[in-house]
Amino acid sequence: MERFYLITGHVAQVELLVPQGVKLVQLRIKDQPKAEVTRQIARARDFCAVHGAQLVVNDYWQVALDLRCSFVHLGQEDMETADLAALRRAGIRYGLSTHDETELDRALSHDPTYVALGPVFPTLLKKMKWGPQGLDRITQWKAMAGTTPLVAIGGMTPERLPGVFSAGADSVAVVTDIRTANDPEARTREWIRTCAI
Ligand SMILES: Cc1ncc(COP(=O)(O)OP(=O)(O)O)c(N)n1
Ligand SMILES: Cc1ncsc1CCOP(=O)(O)O
Ligand SMILES: [Mg+2]
Repeated sequence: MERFYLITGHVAQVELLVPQGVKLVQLRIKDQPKAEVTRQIARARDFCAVHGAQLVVNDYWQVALDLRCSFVHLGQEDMETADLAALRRAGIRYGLSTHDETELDRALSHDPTYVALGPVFPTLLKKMKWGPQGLDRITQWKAMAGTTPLVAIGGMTPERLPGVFSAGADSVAVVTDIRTANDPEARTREWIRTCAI
């Protein structure tokens, strides 16, 4: 699995950052009307196809189905309503969020393309009911996930990558560190360089 997993909140960021060399990018749109969500996902799908990047659609699994996208990310609440069988029939891969052992067992029972563990470090992105999980938890998750790739998320920075990969993560997902960087393009290149080590 790609070691660098970029998460952006708008298709304009996909268009800015994918050309820096990003191969795995999630479009995580919140609080927008359905028509705008659909427009952005369609544009990101086409842009990623041209640039050889894998688009992951967050939350909007039905839109992903309708627009023939190939990968979605679902949280535990999203899984309540998502039709995983329909996604599988359509050949759409899915990654699933996990925060505790019960969620991990549940996620693995759906044979996901990856499981994500977070927040590993404190995150500023959103209020969460789970505190920081820490690096040992990555090692524990890796052992329990078996051959299913593990994505670590939450408070990630380039400086933290060596420890996170050493602990057992296959991939690291990031939102805030790149979104708030003075120069998001340069920061993205730094992430790509560091993930390659
Ligand atoms: C790679 C990755 N991991 C976790 C999440 C979080 O998903 P979810 O719990 O559904 O929360 P929202 O992102 O929808 O607020 C993710 N999006 N991507
Ligand atoms: C959505 C989400 N799920 C677990 S941690 C997290 C936020 C991660 O983002 P950031 O890189 O901004 O801390
Ligand atoms: Mg979600």
